Amino acid sequence: MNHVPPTSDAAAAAARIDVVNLTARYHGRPAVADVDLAIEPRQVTALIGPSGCGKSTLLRCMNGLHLTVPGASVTGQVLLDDADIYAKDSNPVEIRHRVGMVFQRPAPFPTMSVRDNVLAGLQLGRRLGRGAPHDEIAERALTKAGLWHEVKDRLKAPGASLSGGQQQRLCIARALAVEPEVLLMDEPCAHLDPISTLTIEDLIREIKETYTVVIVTHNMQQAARVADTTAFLTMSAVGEPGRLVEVGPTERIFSSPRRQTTEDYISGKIG
Ligand SMILES: Nc1ncnc2c1ncn2[C@@H]1O[C@H](COP(=O)(O)OP(=O)(O)OP(=O)(O)O)[C@@H](O)[C@H]1O
Repeated sequence: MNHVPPTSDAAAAAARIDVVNLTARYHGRPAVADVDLAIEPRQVTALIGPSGCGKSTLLRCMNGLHLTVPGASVTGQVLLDDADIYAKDSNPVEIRHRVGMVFQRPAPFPTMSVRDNVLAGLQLGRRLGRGAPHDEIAERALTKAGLWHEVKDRLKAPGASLSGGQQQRLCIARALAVEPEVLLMDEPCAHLDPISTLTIEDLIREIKETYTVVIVTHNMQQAARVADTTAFLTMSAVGEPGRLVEVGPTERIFSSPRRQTTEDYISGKIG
């Protein structure tokens, strides 16, 4: 068991997300439509479905990142603990602090040190005052990401000197250093070897004790291993928007799906 330094006073509680009648578009064309989905706190929710059904778009809608894409728009609501992140008075920077994100390709700043990579999100958000306990914050985030013991003697080494799996855990540490309430993960193991993948999956199971986690994955075994709840999306034809077909406890979705399209997808007949 890792020694986790005590959390700071600012440590946040896991939040819930309610996606309500959400349609996300690129240049007016819906990529994912009419989605209603409840994301429960301290659970892992997996988004699965064939390529192009809008999983990543839906994920990016959950912290407003979708609107940073040129030509993108959204209708409907994403309620973060009951407050709509798309309301006029909502603060996008604050939302992205509360709802962090980890991407497919581990992307630490290559020449920046391991330690400074962890602190980068805080520095960008100007949340790190001069008096802040930088080393303690870095240690706490690296410990939560299961990386502290591997890097504690290499904190000044460049981020690029770590292995791919370590770099992805460094990115998770960077996301956790901001003390988010929700962590969105877009195929976080897509470019990792099987051992690094299992390490990240162990980590996901640990962090869900504190955070709300949403993961996009193409790997159904991975969804079955880590997710409490699984949501299946698909589109009726290429070019049509993705829609939510079925959501439920992961075991039920995989053992007795209620919709034929879900069964066809998980049995490999489509997708
Ligand atoms: N930046 C963009 N500009 C225009 N269209 C986009 C953009 N990103 C995604 N799309 C379109 O939106 C639809 C959904 O894409 P998205 O990447 O969300 O699907 P996905 O299910 O995550 O796919 P994959 O599993 O292949 O990653 C697709 O038709 C895609 O072409």
